[in-house]
Amino acid sequence: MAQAEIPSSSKQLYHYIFKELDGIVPEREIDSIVYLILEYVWELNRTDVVVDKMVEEVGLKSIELENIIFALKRQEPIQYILGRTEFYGRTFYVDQKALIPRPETEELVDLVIRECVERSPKILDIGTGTGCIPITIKEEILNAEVYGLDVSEDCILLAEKNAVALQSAVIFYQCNILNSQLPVKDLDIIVSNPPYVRESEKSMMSRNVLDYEPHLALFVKDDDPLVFYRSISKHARKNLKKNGKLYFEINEAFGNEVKHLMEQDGFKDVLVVRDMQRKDRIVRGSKI
Ligand SMILES: C[S@@+](CC[C@H](N)C(=O)[O-])C[C@H]1O[C@@H](n2cnc3c(N)ncnc32)[C@H](O)[C@@H]1O
Repeated sequence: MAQAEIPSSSKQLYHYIFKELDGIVPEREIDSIVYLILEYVWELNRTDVVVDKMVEEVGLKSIELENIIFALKRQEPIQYILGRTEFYGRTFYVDQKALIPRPETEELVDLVIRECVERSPKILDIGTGTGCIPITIKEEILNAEVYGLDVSEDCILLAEKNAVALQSAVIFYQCNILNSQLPVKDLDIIVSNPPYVRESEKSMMSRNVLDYEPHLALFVKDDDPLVFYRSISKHARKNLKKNGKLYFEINEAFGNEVKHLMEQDGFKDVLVVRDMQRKDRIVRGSKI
């Protein structure tokens, strides 16, 4: 990519990058990825492009643009390349040690926020990754006391970095949920998006997920796909207050199984909720 090729009109720059990405990223994502790049490299937004703002010193940033396009060609997710992503209206740091937060998880968080009626609720997120769930809840629910835990030390460091950047007073613990007690008790709400993709589903997944996202965050064994749900449901039964709520994000194939498991563990009003794609995605219930 020769420097002279890069135009300094933002409209032409948009079309230039669009063309470079054609055939590299899925067609429906090109527009949003071009804008993420324009924002990151030249701080240009959609309005700047509409009014065709001129870009100064465009050539100086050409190496940066070249590196981004090169990484996209290797199928690296744009969020890891830029080191950040948006979740529920806030910007979070991301890196390859943690799962990239998904829109389905925004729906999970939104349900927790909408249904929360307690004053000063005490809330724990299990398998926190970037910390996107507890930090968002802390910022959206007045006076909430919020905790997050993860088995991965790298995730805890990243979540703490996000909490500092967003000035959010969430406390994080490193803990293996499958063999430890919960570090906090008497909770009003437990929320979790645990690993839930079966190993056998790998063949249906794209390279940018398989090659770059942490398998620790994604996969469970085919012979025990609900291992995290069983364990977390038991912890929840023990550590939630009466009428406290448990919220799970789930594999769309296991809505009824997770509902049944929670009912057997003594949860009432257990509900399977569909996501915007009309797939079973959330199960929630209250402790009797
Ligand atoms: C699907 S990711 C969810 C990340 C984040 N909460 C989100 O929604 O974007 C699952 C998380 O569970 C963590 N995890 C995996 N095994 C765990 C275990 N045994 N105990 C605690 N956390 C675990 C992973 O490190 C990962 O961050």
